Amino acid sequence: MEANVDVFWALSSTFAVSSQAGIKPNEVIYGVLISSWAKTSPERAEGLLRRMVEDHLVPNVIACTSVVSAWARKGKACQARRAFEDMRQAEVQPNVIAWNAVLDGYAKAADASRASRCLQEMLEHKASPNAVSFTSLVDCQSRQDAAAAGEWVRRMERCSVRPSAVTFTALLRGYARSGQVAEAAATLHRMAAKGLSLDVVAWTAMLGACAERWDVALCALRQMRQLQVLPNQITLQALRHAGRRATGGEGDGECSKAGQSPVILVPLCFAFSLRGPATAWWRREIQIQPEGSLKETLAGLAKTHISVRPSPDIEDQLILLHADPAVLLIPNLWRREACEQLIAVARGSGAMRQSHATGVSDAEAQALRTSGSVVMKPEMARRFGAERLVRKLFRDLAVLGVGGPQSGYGEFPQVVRYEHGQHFAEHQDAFNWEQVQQDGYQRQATFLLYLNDVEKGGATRFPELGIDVQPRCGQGLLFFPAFKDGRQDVRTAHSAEAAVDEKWIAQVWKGKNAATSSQLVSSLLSEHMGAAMGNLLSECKRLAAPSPFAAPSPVCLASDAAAAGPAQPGAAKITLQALRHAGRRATGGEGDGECSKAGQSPGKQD
Ligand SMILES: O=C(O)CCC(=O)C(=O)O
Ligand SMILES: [Fe+2]
Repeated sequence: MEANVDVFWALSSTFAVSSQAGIKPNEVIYGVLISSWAKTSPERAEGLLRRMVEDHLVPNVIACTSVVSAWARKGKACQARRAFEDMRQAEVQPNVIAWNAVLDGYAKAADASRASRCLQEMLEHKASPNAVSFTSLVDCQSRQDAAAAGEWVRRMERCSVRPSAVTFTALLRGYARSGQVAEAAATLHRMAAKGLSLDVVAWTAMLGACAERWDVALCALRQMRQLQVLPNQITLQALRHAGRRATGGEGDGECSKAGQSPVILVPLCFAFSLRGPATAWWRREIQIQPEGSLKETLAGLAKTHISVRPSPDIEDQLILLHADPAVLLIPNLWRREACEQLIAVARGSGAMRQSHATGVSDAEAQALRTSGSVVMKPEMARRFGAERLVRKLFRDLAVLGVGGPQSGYGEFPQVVRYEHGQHFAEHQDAFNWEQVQQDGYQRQATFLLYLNDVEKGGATRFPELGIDVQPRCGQGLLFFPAFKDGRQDVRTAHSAEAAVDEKWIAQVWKGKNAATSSQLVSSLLSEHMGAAMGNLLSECKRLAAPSPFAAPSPVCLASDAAAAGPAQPGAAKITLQALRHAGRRATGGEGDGECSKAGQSPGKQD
């Protein structure tokens, strides 16, 4: 710092002396002096710039931009704009930093309409506005009109500029100012979905939106606690404010008179897991996307796709990214160490191969899906000591209640690695109808577990739904690629965007057909004998029971038809035979060869 000051004074003196002696300073000396003056005095910096032009020297973009920024920093938006126009007149092409400086000037002067126009101009001039440009506009706009700021965030995304946590937090503050709780909650969700960390600043902004909603504030606190985010002074202020409104008091005195001081409630919230009405509010207000609630979505899902009955603990944590079709996010499902272990197993297995893709030739697959994967079949899992981790993946499906509490397991899990540039182009996870008829099997649920944090690239994108999920270590994603009757739900088309940073996922498909049950039996027998026997029995009962659907649709799956009984007795018989067969094995009946045959689902393992 001292050295810089010395250089500055040395240069200033040289400048003064050489000017007096009639020696013209060159561009470099002008450049350094302009940039230095710009830090304290825009007037002097601009004076020097003019003098430079008078000396027939051409200022460069850095010198001009530092003058524009100098005015903007002082909140003198008009002067910044004028300096910017002078720059253009001098035929110096402004770069994005210069544009941002003008925009920042308007933002500092709280002139949202000029700031918006400026960004619009940037777009028109193809000046490539970046995250800084959009964020400073969103920040300024959100102080006056949070809805308009929200629109700019969407526009930002459409321009393929990724909003950062700062952008979203600015928007959150806007919703907080206007008391728009639901919008603030939806913004928090989008942040989580994009893998941005929800820090204390974001949560405090959320709490700021709860001035009229003490109940929601309490639930927010609970979520903070779950995510281990510690409140700070400002968080407590926001809470105190919400609490005062809640108790109808104006000041602290009133509040404590009402005996409900939020300051006391805060530690209480952290001490107890809040349930009851507050949680219900949280679910309604926070776990909700604008289109509908989690409960409604799950009820609808059971009718149209598959029954999903998460355990109460997990249900509290589910984030609904999209209601119809349902896309659910489960933050913090796995601990980092477990994710790292699974990566290490896959990496060390030496069994990673070019990933396959369903329904296309190998050559086509190579273009469609360029990642590498390893399918964790039981023997493979055993060989690499990954049985516990693979069981954990299956258990996640059970905890999430995919297919109902007693529905058994899915296909063999895969661990997938995307190296720089690798992708999985847009595709359906469900099979096309022809194949479903041929195999009698359809995928009903896709469960993805992100095994590492990915900063750049690699998002799971649902173009039809406008959703991008940025991988975060330990986060689960669940969606449902086929309708109950076996048709693909084409709205769930998705892609893995080209990776920039290395990306690792684990993935399990849960499907449905007669043979799936035998596959289920096989995995139960080989790996999960004890606890799984109960599942097996109820699976038998389920298959023997009449179909819950009075009129199966014409494209109904074999297993639905089988379950329907007399219509297709053969299919049901095969399934039950498979179960019986497996049961014999379980009780020490038959040999390995037969059993592993039963374990081969016609469902693909790729
Ligand atoms: O890697 C992803 O984000 C998506 C993977 C996927 O779509 C799949 O494996 O079917
Ligand atoms: Fe997929």
